[in-house]
Amino acid sequence: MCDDGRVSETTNTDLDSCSPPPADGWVALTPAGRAVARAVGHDPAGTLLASDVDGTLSPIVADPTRAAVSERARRALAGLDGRVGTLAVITGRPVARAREMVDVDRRGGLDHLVMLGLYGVERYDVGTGQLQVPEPPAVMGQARHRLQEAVDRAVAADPAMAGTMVEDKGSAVVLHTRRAVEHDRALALLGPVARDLAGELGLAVEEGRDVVELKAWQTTKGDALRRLIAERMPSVLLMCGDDLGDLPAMAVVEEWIGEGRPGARVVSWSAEQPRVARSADVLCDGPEGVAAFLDEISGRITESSTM
Ligand SMILES: O=P(O)(O)OC[C@H]1O[C@H](O[C@H]2O[C@H](CO)[C@@H](O)[C@H](O)[C@H]2O)[C@H](O)[C@@H](O)[C@@H]1O
Repeated sequence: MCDDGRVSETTNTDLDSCSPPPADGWVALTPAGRAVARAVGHDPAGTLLASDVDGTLSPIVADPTRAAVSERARRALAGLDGRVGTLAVITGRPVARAREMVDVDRRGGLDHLVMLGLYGVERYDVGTGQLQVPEPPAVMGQARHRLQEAVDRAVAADPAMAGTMVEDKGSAVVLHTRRAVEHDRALALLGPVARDLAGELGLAVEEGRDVVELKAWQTTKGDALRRLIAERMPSVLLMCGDDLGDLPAMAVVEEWIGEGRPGARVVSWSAEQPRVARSADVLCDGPEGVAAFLDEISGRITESSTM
């Protein structure tokens, strides 16, 4: 594991020489990461804990329609619900899909969860049932149609592209290459096509694990997290994530820690995104490791309340 002496207060620049986190576990890499569980224990009501969904609470699978938050991660989230001041998910998924993935409607236990979808464009408060979902702009129909045409053409010309798909999220459309026969080649060929289309139609681009997303709005997870901070005024701040789309929110936490406040960037480790792991205060072994870390936080709250 990383030597404490080799990490700075907020940035672990030497991660490449470190081992991945322990199987199904987690490791604190920075002073901020090492101090955060105790800080939550001291002030659970002042804690804002936000998490991404895909790759962080939900294991990565080839078909995005089949992804779901793991049983263990859901239990760990529920263990924090109503015990930390703010529990939130901030996801690239639309809230309608995130509600299914986290299973908030059929099962109880997440009654205080705030769900920010499409990188903060959509919002659903489980407690109040309040839902904010803006209408997709008309241009998204054109984006979906043009991207699908490009995928169909590529598949017809090259069987190695077969399996590439377009995910329709209303205010965003996504080029998905994970299921392609040769997914790296599919991303290399169709990624630039998707980016050019975004430029032509005035859409924002979000890059991710085997995906290129075209979004109607520029809003990032950093914007979403800043808004939630302004609303809830926390004293302790944690963001869990695994992908490039989580980096703007991680930057908000880095700034927070840089101002001397308690917090942590909790990264769900994946060899697919080493750049994200480099910003970790706490590095977890995928969604199982994140769940283990959330359990640790819960345990600290219990410990503090019985002292
Ligand atoms: O913000 P997130 O909750 O992490 O959502 C980001 C993207 O997640 C989904 O794609 C990712 O998960 C898929 C299912 O495991 C996987 O097949 C894909 O390769 C991953 O990138 C989702 O499909 C995208 O729309 C989201 O943007």
